[in-house]
Formats: sequence, structure tokens, C-alpha cells
Amino acid sequence: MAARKLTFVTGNANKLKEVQAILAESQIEIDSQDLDIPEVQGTTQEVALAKCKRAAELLGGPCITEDTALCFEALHGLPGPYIKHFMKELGHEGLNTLLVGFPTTAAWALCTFAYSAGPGTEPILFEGRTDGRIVPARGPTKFGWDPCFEPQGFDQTYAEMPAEQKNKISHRYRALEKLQAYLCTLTQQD
Ligand SMILES: O=c1[nH]c(=O)c2ncn([C@@H]3O[C@H](COP(=O)(O)OP(=O)(O)OP(=O)(O)O)[C@@H](O)[C@H]3O)c2[nH]1
Ligand SMILES: [Mg+2]
Repeated sequence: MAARKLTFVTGNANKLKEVQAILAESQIEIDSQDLDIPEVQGTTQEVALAKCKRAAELLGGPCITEDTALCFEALHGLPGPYIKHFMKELGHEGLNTLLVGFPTTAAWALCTFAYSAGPGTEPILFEGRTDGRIVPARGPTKFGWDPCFEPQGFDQTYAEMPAEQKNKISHRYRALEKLQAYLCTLTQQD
């Protein structure tokens, strides 16, 4: 299969690092552009579609974007795509406090990649979900809410796990698996 180069429009260096690590053995080569794209309000799908459409317009070519949501079962999926603002204002402790008094700390991490073939085309979405629960922060505080998210079936948080372990089970890995499969079909048509 021929190698395919893709531009990942993101301002988040941690996301980029994980995407490059997950795709290291693949035929997909990622470069990145940090463009300032306003994020709309709406469902995770609406947020992801609008972000990718705008990114393709600004770039003037094909691209991928990614939107990450952290969804609390007790809060019917919120903060969801607004987790960035919750995390910034409340921190790890505040995310735990939000759930005090609720019967469950169950949560899921949802990653939505969007691929645009270029300006004016409708992006295609690829979702990956990892279930888990919200816990008091454990592990290094290098990446967002990683210390507060303990994936189901593990007694370590994302932050406590080696990167290779997170990258085998993460919301991002699961979404990228689907994106990769789609890109393979495009390459076969080339
Ligand atoms: O602990 C974490 N583990 C992860 O695996 C992860 N993935 C994303 N995030 C954070 O969740 C918010 C998403 O917002 P987001 O999707 O709009 O990202 P962003 O604005 O940072 O970048 P981008 O939109 O330019 O790509 C931002 O605060 C990200 O830092 C994560 N935190
Ligand atoms: Mg963003």
C-alpha cells in the first residue's frame, strides 16, 4: 500500500504525539498545523463536523481534526465536548466534586476524528469510545484529565499506564483504527 500523507489540524501537542505513536507502524504519515478554529456548541458530532469543515477551508486542502469528549453517566454525557473548559476551571478535584451525591462515577472517553477531502466537502466522522470511571487524580499530570480516568478492566488511570498501554485501549486508538480502515479503502481506489 502506498504511503498517505495527512495534515492533522490541532493545537494540542499531546494529541499529536499519541496519534503519531499509534500510527508509527502504519502507512499514514502525519504532519500538523496549529490553526485557531472556534469550536461551536452542540453534540460531539456537530462540534467535530464544524471544526473539520473550517480547518479544510483554512488549509485549502484535505485534513483531519479530532475532538475529545469526556462524558459522565450521572450527568447524561456532560461535560462531553465541553470538558476542556470544565478541566480548566475546575481541575481534577473539581471533576470529582461534580459527581458527589450521584450514585455512579461511570464515565466514557469519546474521540471523534473527522476527515475532510477538502474545502466544500462534507467531513466523515470516526468515533472511538473507552468506558471507565472518574477517580481522584493518580499519576503524572502531563495530559489533561488522564489522572482522573480509570479505564474499565484496569486498576491504573490513563496517566499511570505506560503510553504503549494507553495507546492500545484508548478512545483515540479506537477512533484511529476506524479512520485507518477508511483511508485504506481510499488508497485501494487510487
Ligand atoms: O487527559 C486527557 N487525555 C486524553 O487522551 C485527552 N484528549 C484530549 N484531552 C483534553 O480534553 C479536551 C478536549 O478538547 P479538544 O478536543 O477541543 O482539544 P484541544 O482544544 O486541546 O485541541 P484541538 O481542538 O486543537 O485538537 C482538551 O482539554 C484536551 O487537552 C485529553 N485529556
Ligand atoms: Mg479544541
